[in-house]
Amino acid sequence: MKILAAMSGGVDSAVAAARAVEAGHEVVGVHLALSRMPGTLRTGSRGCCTLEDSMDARRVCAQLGIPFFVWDFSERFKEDVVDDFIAEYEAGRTPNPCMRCNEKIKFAALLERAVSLGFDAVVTGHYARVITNDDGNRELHRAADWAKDQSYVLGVLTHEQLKHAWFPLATTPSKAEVRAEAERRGFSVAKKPDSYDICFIPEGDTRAWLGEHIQMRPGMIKDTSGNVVGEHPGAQGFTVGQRKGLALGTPAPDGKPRFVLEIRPKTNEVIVGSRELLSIDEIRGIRATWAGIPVPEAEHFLAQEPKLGARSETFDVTAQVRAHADPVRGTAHLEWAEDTDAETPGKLRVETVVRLHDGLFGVAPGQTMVLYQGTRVLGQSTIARAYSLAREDLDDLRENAAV
Ligand SMILES: Nc1ncnc2c1ncn2[C@@H]1O[C@H](COP(=O)(O)OP(=O)(O)OP(=O)(O)O)[C@@H](O)[C@H]1O
Repeated sequence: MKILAAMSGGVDSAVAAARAVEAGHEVVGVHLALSRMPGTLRTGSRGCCTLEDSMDARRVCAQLGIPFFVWDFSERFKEDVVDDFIAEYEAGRTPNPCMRCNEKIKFAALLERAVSLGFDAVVTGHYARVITNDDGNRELHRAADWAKDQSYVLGVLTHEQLKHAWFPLATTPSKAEVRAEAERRGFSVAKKPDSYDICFIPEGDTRAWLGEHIQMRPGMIKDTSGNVVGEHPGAQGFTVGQRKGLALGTPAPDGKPRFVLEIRPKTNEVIVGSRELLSIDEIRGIRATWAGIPVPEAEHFLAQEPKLGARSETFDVTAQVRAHADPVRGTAHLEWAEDTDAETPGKLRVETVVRLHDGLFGVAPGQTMVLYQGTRVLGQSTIARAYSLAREDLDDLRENAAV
């Protein structure tokens, strides 16, 4: 096969590319230049956008004896990942830029170009398994090493994309083995540290970075009864569930610590309350994508005419709401609901509704909910709302808090 190896300059993609070469494929290495200012990013450190990374990738390809190219995707990365990240925070949500990058850059822009150039598959150093089931369909599964498993950030991949994705590290028992293999192969990147969470944020200080990119305005911090309990330098710098950095002068009347419950960009307010008020047991996701063939319950439902309130049969899932969060068990269904983001009233959208068996704390709108059955990824959706059915009056309290 003709394989394009996506080379970050890190140890994982180096070993993944080496395995593709060893398996006898015709491999070409490509490093994506994602930053418009590569020289300014984490020099001497580790991201996926530095000049140093591109040099490391080049060296590995030279050692493997394969061609190497740098493709400049910085414009698309800025538009599809960085600008979206800023817009989501501006709207008071908490996005996952790595998923967005997988969706728009690595398995869209890169994959499309690779396929149009005649490549059969793109190889990356992600830890996740793609298997072909008995019906000949592709399925995405968790990696053998659950500690390194990256199936969550790949939850955005569609069946078509999975047909062209190859993750050679899928079955490697541990990252330590990958490093040992890199050492044996003589790769200079064998001991290179793992990448940071968000490659375009130097030093990893998201709040400071947002402060430079969003016009922050000071505003009020309120409790759920609408009382002003403090001031903030800009609502968009906060995340639901956050406790640190609130700088509330006086303690709460009940003496309990207060957490961010909600961010209201329109009124520039941050609503705070006790930890119990962060507990949720139902999540509604929008803009779902399905990794492969969806469950029969979803497939049957999606084939029917849209009707407000119509629901699919339920199906058992485990839901994961953050890259490093534990998956939690629940029951899911799809539902036609009013699209509250639409400009024209009455527009409908499909929502993925998950009722959790044990509940969760501090789930923010904008986060991605990936649904699994066992080790298999079913698909993902963006969290629009997360709430407690057992505490239905909370929404009313929050509404009143703005008055
Ligand atoms: N700038 C880039 N150019 C090409 N491919 C990339 C780039 N950044 C990431 N990738 C691909 O996506 C995979 C996962 O990226 P991630 O940022 O999660 O790095 P990682 O798990 O630390 O892997 P690595 O050790 O290869 O950097 C990489 O293994 C690589 O195949």
